[in-house]
Amino acid sequence: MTAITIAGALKRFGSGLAVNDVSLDIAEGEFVALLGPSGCGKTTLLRLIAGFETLSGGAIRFGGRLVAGEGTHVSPERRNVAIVFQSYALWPHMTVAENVGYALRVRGLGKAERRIKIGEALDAVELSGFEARRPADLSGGQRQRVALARCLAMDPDVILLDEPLANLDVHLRASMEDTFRAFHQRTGATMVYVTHDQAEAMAMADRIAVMEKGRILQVASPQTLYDRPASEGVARFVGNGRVVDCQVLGPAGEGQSRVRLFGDEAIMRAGEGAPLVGPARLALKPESLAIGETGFVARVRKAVFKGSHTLYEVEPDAAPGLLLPVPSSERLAIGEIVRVTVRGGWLLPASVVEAGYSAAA
Ligand SMILES: Nc1ncnc2c1ncn2[C@@H]1O[C@H](COP(=O)(O)OP(=O)(O)OP(=O)(O)O)[C@@H](O)[C@H]1O
Repeated sequence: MTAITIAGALKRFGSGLAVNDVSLDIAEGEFVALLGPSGCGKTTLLRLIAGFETLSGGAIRFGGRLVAGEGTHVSPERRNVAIVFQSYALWPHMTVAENVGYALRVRGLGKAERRIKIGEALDAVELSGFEARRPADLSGGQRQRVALARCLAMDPDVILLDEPLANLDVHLRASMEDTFRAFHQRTGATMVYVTHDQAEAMAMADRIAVMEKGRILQVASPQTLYDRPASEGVARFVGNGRVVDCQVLGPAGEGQSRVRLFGDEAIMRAGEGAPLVGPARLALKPESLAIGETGFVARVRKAVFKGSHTLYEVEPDAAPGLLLPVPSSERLAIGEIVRVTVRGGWLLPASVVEAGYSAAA
């Protein structure tokens, strides 16, 4: 277990910057997810932490020990990191026990000691009794759990996971999320988890670093990212959010403002730095909107049945062309005129537009 400190990390490929001035402090035993769209630089950042790539600038420390930057590059084998890939990378000709114990054998551990460590690791991922099976006789989820056990058996300081659930179906993903959470609680390992799936990141991570174009936009707990995004990019990326124009009319008590939105007035949550009066940007989640008796006037343009509810897209009369998602259990017709109540919209800070933002939760 070790803390990881990334200070001003840069990675250049030719003329492009895959990682652009990233600073991130990961505490000992913390589970941090790197979340962002394809090509935002999350895998490159993970590879820099592992030591598979060399830094073009900045520094990376493991618990105060410099491992990269300032003329130093400690090789991956000497960083004591374990990596779990989406492709499992198990040896097909070896049994589960041999796969888990392979690195221990290479390290020179005796048979008895190996057996104990293999047993403990398989127990941690609930695969006791599977020692003699071969990878071909396991499901995708079980194979991924063998890969986890293999990295656990090595007693790594840091566990890096690169989209480990990408190859699994939806049901397996959910149960593997439980496995990862339990694994983290049990081992207390420092874990860095790369994903483009926000539900996955939300379900597991202590904190999420949202990345875009090589930069970190915001680092915060899942709850904070969802409820109080620091920028438009995060507000849009997390939780199917929309960002719209509004007018702030004035304060309405602690942390709240009265706002004019689509010709109607409503109370919104306002964070530090949100405009106290005048034009502002408002972040809305589908859950912030409801069909009601009061609110702005809109027309139903689209309906998608979701089982427990229908997700409608409505077009405010005051903002032609804009479509907003509104969940409702009512049956509404396309073209119907409705009123939409807004609850819990979030006024974005005025100073932070898309410049990139980094802060602890
Ligand atoms: N070895 C390389 N040589 C040149 N360019 C690279 C290399 N590796 C990554 N890049 C570029 O760096 C940028 C970031 O890539 P990276 O793989 O880190 O993104 P990502 O967020 O992990 O995306 P994905 O989810 O698709 O894997 C991309 O523009 C990519 O094309």
